[in-house]
Amino acid sequence: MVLDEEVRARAEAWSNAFGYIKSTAVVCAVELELPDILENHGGPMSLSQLSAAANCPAEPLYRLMRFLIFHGIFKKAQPPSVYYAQTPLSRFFASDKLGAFMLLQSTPATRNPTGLSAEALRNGTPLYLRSVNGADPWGNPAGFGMQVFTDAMTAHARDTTSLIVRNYPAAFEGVGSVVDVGGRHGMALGEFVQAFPWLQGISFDLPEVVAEAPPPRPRIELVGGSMFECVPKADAVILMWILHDWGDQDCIEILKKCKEAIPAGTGKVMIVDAIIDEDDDNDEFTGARLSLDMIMMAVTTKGKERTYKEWAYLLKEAGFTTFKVKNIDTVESVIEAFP
Ligand SMILES: C[S@@+](CC[C@H](N)C(=O)[O-])C[C@H]1O[C@@H](n2cnc3c(N)ncnc32)[C@H](O)[C@@H]1O
Ligand SMILES: O=c1cc(-c2ccc(O)cc2)oc2c(O)c(O)ccc12
Repeated sequence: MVLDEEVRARAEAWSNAFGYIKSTAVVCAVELELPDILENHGGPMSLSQLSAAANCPAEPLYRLMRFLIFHGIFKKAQPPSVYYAQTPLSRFFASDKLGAFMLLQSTPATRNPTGLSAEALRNGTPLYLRSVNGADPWGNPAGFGMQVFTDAMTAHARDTTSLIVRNYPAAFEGVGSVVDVGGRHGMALGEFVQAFPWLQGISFDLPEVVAEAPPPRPRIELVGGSMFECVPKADAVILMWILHDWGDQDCIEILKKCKEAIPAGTGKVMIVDAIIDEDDDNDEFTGARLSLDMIMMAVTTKGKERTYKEWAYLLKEAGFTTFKVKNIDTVESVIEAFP
């Protein structure tokens, strides 16, 4: 190994050893609500202003911000005096964006999963939380409250639906009714019915999840049940971040139930999930998709992110004749499957 290469490799090794610190520090900033505070202030803030607003002493806050500025999360507004400002990146960590999803990543159940360990890789592992207390992880998560999971999924749904509305509105042309399977408290549908005023929606989720939901927005009905038994009928079915939680046989069962719910000639199933292409270095989201695959390995029994070929296999086995893919400039794509 030449010297330069060795220096680079040593620096990279240290970065890997400390890799978790960066996301831990971002979580700390989210918990202190720094992105929200700066956003609501409407401009750069001094250390003492930020310290007062976040109810955090200036000295540790200064060190945290120094670290986060180094990593491009926040920026200094007027160097060399200490004024802090948002960046496009820190805006994504506000509570109405991906901040809540960041908090889910910091829970011990997500951070310290039994599924991503040497023992689990050698021997297989049951779904993490089932192995902990027999609970259903999505309806009754252990180790963190249901609200943390719901908030994280709401943050995710808000971000992804806004991209579908912006980048693929044609998906809803000619669609009068839609059922969002695993729609949790109806956040995604809320955004869709607002964007497409002709749309009626059913948000369908486990009964215990629906029971906790606040009253739905107009033109949305919340229905409890299981997608393995029967899916409410509609012109189109949405499956957003559902199939990656499950193994192939379960996915085929779910897809068959969704196919039964739509009209044979005109209906469609819209899958909003990642498509893995590990050789595509030009796609900014390849790393995030592969990280999501690690999370699926960690917290589910057989869930995984899938390649195009793997999606094609599932859809064929479930009886769909054709499908098409739309890139929406995020981790997931929209895969539309037709009976
Ligand atoms: C990862 S979350 C996805 C939530 C939302 N679609 C999103 O994209 O943010 C998976 C959802 O599937 C729901 N779910 C799990 N098993 C289900 C079942 N058998 N029938 C209906 N929904 C189910 C969970 O309660 C949870 O809300
Ligand atoms: O990012 C996640 C995390 C989970 C998760 C974490 C810890 C648990 O004990 C259970 C679940 O689940 C997720 C999930 O089901 C999903 O579809 C996307 C992301 C995550």
